[in-house]
Amino acid sequence: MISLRGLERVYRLKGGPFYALRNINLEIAAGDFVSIMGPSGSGKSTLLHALGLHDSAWEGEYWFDDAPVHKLNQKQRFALQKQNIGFVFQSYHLLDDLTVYENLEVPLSYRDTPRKDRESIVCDMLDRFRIVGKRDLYPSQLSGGQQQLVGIARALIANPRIILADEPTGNLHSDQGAEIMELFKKLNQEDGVTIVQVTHSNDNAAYGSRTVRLADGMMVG
Ligand SMILES: Nc1ncnc2c1ncn2[C@@H]1O[C@H](COP(=O)(O)OP(=O)(O)OP(=O)(O)O)[C@@H](O)[C@H]1O
Repeated sequence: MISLRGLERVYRLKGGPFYALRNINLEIAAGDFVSIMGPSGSGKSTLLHALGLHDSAWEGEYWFDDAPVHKLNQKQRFALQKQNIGFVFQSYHLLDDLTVYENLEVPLSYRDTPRKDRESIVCDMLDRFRIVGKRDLYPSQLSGGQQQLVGIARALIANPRIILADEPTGNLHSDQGAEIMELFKKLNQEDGVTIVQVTHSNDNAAYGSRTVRLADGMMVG
């Protein structure tokens, strides 16, 4: 599904180039559940942002299915992203001036889901995450954990083929966290959704099928 060949992310700093990612060669097959681990500053989030096409300032080759992403323009990359990728990023905030309901509707409008179908899909999701009572509240009226749940619901709502998650259980209580990991496992095993998560937690990594380890921007295992 994804193939990175010699991917590099270089920051040109006064003191010389800094390689946040260096010569990354990574294959992610459809149906994989990959955990990215490594010390702070090793390039995990940088890799996830490159995979998610949030960042395009990398060099090297990135293939998505048969598409050479490295040759696509920004508009084509955005189209690829919205058709395929769901994000659960801690720093990827909910839209503050939209309600929970409206936040969940956004990815459906991106995917051109007919307006008449959206309400039942959003309501199903609210139900599944047990946040029906919060549907008309704004993000600022939710706890951190509840915001995280809405963020995850939003990532899942448009049935992405791949989910990219940065510390997906970071703001959650351990039982809520386990619930989210179980949900990821189910999506992966039953629905074939490909998952790539960044995590510091061995417990979370154990839900995945393999681990990619980074150190100083390089893959070390
Ligand atoms: N705009 C920037 N300019 C210079 N260096 C940067 C910039 N953004 C990130 N970096 C560097 O890239 C490296 C990788 O950062 P990244 O956020 O990917 O690490 P990480 O492994 O996700 O860390 P953490 O576990 O702490 O979140 C870090 O050393 C960071 O300082």
